[in-house]
Amino acid sequence: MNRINNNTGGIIYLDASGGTGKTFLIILILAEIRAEKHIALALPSSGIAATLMEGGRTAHSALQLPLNIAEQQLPVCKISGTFGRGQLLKHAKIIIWDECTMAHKISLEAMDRTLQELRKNSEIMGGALLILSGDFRQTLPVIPKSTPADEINACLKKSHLWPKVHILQLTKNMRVELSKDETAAHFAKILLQIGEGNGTQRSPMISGQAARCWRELQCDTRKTQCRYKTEYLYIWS
Ligand SMILES: Nc1ncnc2c1ncn2[C@@H]1O[C@H](COP(=O)(O)OP(=O)(O)OP(=O)(O)O)[C@@H](O)[C@H]1O
Repeated sequence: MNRINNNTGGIIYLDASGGTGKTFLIILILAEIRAEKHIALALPSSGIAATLMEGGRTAHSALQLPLNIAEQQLPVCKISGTFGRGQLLKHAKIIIWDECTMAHKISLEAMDRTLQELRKNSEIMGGALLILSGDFRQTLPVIPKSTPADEINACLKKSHLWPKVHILQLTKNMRVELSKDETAAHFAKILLQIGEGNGTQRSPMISGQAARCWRELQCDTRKTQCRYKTEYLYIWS
């Protein structure tokens, strides 16, 4: 919240596994900023996630991202600064992109270029604060007829913007904590194991694929984590 109040722009990635309270926290942040009559935009990757947030619109719709974005050299969002959408992006205090792990890295780069142009500011994201949230153990970008390597290459972590991202973590599974249900705890544990590639014997295929993707993506995370180690905020631990 300090960063929001001080108008410090940049990108924050809220790294949190399923059930740790990403959506809960995003809804709180949106409400807090809107209560002060500022503009807070919620742009999740999927329509389902958009229905969970007040005023949520999918990132593709709100940013008018080209459908064939991966085939373009330097794509930008098809938004003019003079009309509604452009004005919103220009004056937004904060932009939140939930389920960001599904997004192609080129979408983030297109958003960066567009915001710099709209806000007439050459800083990252045109000086706006972007909060990415998601879990790389969940869905990665869908690339038609691709190999695991293509998917990893399309991930946000492979973007040239990623080294500038400040990572925060949520670690306590609130869904399990609140339900006090042992089967929910067991299910959450198995999900984490599969996501991290230490899958169960019942799902060797899933765990094999996940293991490759997770190991590859972890290498990048560790580098970034070292950089920001002292700034880490373990909110729930
Ligand atoms: N700080 C909190 N206090 C009370 N309840 C919380 C808190 N954080 C999360 N919850 C509750 O825990 C449950 C899971 O939270 P939420 O749906 O936000 O998690 P998530 O990280 O978005 O999960 P997923 O990745 O599966 O979508 C929800 O019922 C939510 O209301």
